[in-house]
Amino acid sequence: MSKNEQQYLDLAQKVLNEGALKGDRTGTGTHSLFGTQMRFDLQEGFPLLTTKKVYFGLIKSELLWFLRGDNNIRFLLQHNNHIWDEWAFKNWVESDQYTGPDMTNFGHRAIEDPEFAATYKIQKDIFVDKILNDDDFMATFGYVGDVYGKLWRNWETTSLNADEGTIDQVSRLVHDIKTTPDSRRLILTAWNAETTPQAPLPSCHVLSQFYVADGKLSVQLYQRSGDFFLGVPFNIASYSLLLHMVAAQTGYEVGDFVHTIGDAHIYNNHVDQITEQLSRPMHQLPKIWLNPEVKSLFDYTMDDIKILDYESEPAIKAPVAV
Ligand SMILES: Nc1nc(=O)c2c([nH]1)NC[C@@H]1CN(c3ccc(C(=O)N[C@@H](CCC(=O)O)C(=O)O)cc3)CN21
Ligand SMILES: O=c1ccn([C@H]2C[C@H](O)[C@@H](COP(=O)(O)O)O2)c(=O)[nH]1
Repeated sequence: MSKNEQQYLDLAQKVLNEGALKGDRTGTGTHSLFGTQMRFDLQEGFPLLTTKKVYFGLIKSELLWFLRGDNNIRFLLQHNNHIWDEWAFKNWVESDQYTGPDMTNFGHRAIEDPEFAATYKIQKDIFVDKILNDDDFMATFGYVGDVYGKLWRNWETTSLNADEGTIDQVSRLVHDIKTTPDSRRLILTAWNAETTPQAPLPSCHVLSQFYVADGKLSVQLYQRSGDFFLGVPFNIASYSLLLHMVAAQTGYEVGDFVHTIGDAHIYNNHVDQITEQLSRPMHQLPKIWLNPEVKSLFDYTMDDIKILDYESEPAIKAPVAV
């Protein structure tokens, strides 16, 4: 039995039992708890959940996308990763250039109305095709704003570092971990008070802090909002992978991933799915392999990262709240 996975299941049960019934931006409704924490000891195994299948390829390509400093979904689409489509799609259908059928409130309508779902799918496919093949269209509508990748690698500045024009927080972080491992300032922030609130979806994993002790590197994430069934399993695996990669590049063993969530919620239309998940047996956690030949955090490709011995229960489908 995995202590790491048990923490996720216990907290899911607690959100269901004790969570407040709370409305939310998407109009779906949630069970919500405020201020939760899980601690994953990465020496125990890689915390990719086994009580449902979690698609590690999507997690890898999303993290490589962040590390490129990219905030345009074309890279994700090139890797057949569609988890950010809806938020870029909004850029297009809410713009003057969109002349197709009305897409107001497409997230809900696609769940509730099969006829609309078919119309939506056609428009979504057109959108994906144009992002992949039309450079101007991609530059205008493919972005997801001042979030993650952009802020991690290319934080725009006016007065500070005027020569550079941008700040590369990730390179600084790796440098600081190597040169001042005892530092209490090993921070990566993805919230720019000026620009992030205008993004199609303002960053959810807002701030992380790295920490070195006893030859091990740990990280704590503050996530302001956590979709416990769909998003959180991705976030756990993503930060655990980031920690493995940064540890490999700075010469440390991996320690703990501490996951603090502000509003931890289960959407009303995920209750059956998570209840099903809670009834399932666990498998042993998998292991992660990183290509030891890679000499920079920014040089990893999809093939340099592999999950080994991943056995899981089958996937469980659920609609994403837009
Ligand atoms: N409501 C909501 N929840 C999220 O978790 C979330 C957002 N919105 N918006 C931005 C990103 C996108 N993320 C997502 C979006 C979708 C899935 C999802 O549907 N996962 C499915 C597999 C999807 C597939 O195969 O393409 C899963 O079963 O895990 C996961 C994370 C995390 N974020
Ligand atoms: O990495 C992520 C990104 C998003 N989410 C979830 C959390 C919420 O359910 C929505 C965002 O909606 P807000 O109204 O902006 O909080 O997306 C996640 O869990 N993980």
